[in-house]
Amino acid sequence: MIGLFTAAEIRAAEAPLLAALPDGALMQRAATGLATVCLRLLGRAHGARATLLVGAGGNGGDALFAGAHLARRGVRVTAVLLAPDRAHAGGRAALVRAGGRMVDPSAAGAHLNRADLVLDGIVGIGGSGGLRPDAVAVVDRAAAGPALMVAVDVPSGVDADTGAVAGAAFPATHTVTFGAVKPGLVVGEGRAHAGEVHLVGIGLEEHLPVPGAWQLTDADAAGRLPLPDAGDDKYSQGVVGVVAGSSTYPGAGVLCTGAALRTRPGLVRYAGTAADGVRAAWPEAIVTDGRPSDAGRVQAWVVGPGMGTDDDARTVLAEVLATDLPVLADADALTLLAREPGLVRDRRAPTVLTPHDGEFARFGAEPGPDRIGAARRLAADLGAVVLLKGDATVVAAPGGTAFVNATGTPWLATAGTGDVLSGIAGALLATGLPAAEAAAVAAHLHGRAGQLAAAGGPFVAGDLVRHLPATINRVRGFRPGGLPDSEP
Ligand SMILES: NC(=O)C1=CN([C@@H]2O[C@H](COP(=O)(O)OP(=O)(O)OC[C@H]3O[C@@H](n4cnc5c(N)ncnc54)[C@H](O)[C@@H]3O)[C@@H](O)[C@H]2O)[C@@H](O)CC1
Ligand SMILES: Nc1ncnc2c1ncn2[C@@H]1O[C@H](COP(=O)(O)OP(=O)(O)O)[C@@H](O)[C@H]1O
Ligand SMILES: [K+]
Repeated sequence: MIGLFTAAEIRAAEAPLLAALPDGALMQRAATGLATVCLRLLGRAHGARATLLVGAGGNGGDALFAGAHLARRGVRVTAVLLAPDRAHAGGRAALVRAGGRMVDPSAAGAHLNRADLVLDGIVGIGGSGGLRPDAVAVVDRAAAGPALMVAVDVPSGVDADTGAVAGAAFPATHTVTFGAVKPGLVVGEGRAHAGEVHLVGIGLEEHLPVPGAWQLTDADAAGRLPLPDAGDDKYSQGVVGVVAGSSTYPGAGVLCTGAALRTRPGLVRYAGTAADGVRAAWPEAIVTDGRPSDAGRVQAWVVGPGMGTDDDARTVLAEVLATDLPVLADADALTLLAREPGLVRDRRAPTVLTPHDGEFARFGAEPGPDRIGAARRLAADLGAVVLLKGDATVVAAPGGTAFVNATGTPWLATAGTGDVLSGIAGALLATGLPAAEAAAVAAHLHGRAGQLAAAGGPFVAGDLVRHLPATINRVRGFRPGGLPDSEP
């Protein structure tokens, strides 16, 4: 798993190293790694042009020292000093020694128009709030030019802990981050601003605490998927019960049942008023048009997609929640639970709630820009795992542990894909995985299935179900590592 660390955790981990190492050694490690990634991205040194945007703190120091490395390799480097009297003195001297130049923001335009690479060293983990107006003008100019946009540690203007952007932030195509991945690079608005994330080690590893948030890799997901063995029968790795769809909306029942079957094809039982549609689509499922209690024994329930919000739906939901089994509640079940949250709070067995933003807001507050924080608050309030859907889906457990999903594609924004996610997660819950892990692995597989399906062009939710077996195979075979690379 890839740990996600807050700025405070990183600063605390840096402290013993800063005390033990010679002055500036940590910054040299960061700058050397940064320059290495920049050269790789540029693909050449001689003839290339780099413009550094340099702020007042250590982040600008990184950019200046990296710029000196690039200049020594033959890159034409110009630093734009946004706070000329406070820019890192050692970094400025190093850049000048290496043959780089320094200019005022008023002269930045001509350089930014011709740059192959722009390095954002305006502000790092010491930042607060969005870009200041003087920086906005320079960053807009850079973004309008042809350069690769590379953020140093964190795109300036992005909150490293939450991914919130208050105002404007540097739109990076790549972010070279030091010591550990920050949550703000992979969630919320920060995710889109960070582009591809490159992690450069600076020796913090042994000083970092156990993180409160994680990203799963393919290997992590694969390790949590059970393989049937010789001793198994159709019951032994978890039977899923599905209550979804209705006579008016059979599709949700069909998609959810199909996704559960395609994830863990032991046995799926369906109970509900879309029984005819489900039976026709999935002869493998055991189907009743009666109540959940008529369905037979299961190890986990999925309840909610397309089932309606009338009195009958409420009765069925309460019946499922009254069991001592893990329950995943989605869609219409969330609408009902927002009215009666006691139904979840009173449970002892695990519950997973899978809201999109609109469903989340029905519980009392919009998710807002801090999506991990929002999911954690609702999870703690209800005593349930909350999976908050989005381009980076967040899973939070009531105790605070969180996962940020690393897979997916905007092509998933199509009707019915949420029903598929519910089916996948239900199948994983039935295998006995801890609820937060089941939700996180489900989001990972769902996103990978979307990526695989999108390779063939636009797809619909049913295509996602069809891609699940190949997705599971691919996840098992993929090399570990959700992030593209890691510099020594
Ligand atoms: N401590 C260390 O030795 C190391 C620090 N490193 C780098 O140093 C950074 C942290 O350095 P600092 O603590 O000096 O902090 P920063 O360089 O992140 O920012 C601090 C400065 O930026 C100003 N500022 C805050 N918000 C701003 C905004 N929105 N717009 C413009 N200016 C803003 C502050 O007034 C302050 O002067 C890291 O992100 C990393 O890039 C790395 O070199 C690794 C080692
Ligand atoms: N822009 C996006 N990028 C990546 N994934 C997305 C995006 N928009 C939506 N998704 C994913 O698509 C799914 C949509 O689920 P949901 O809103 O419940 O749809 P439905 O109710 O139609 O099934 C979620 O898993 C969500 O994370
Ligand atoms: K930065």
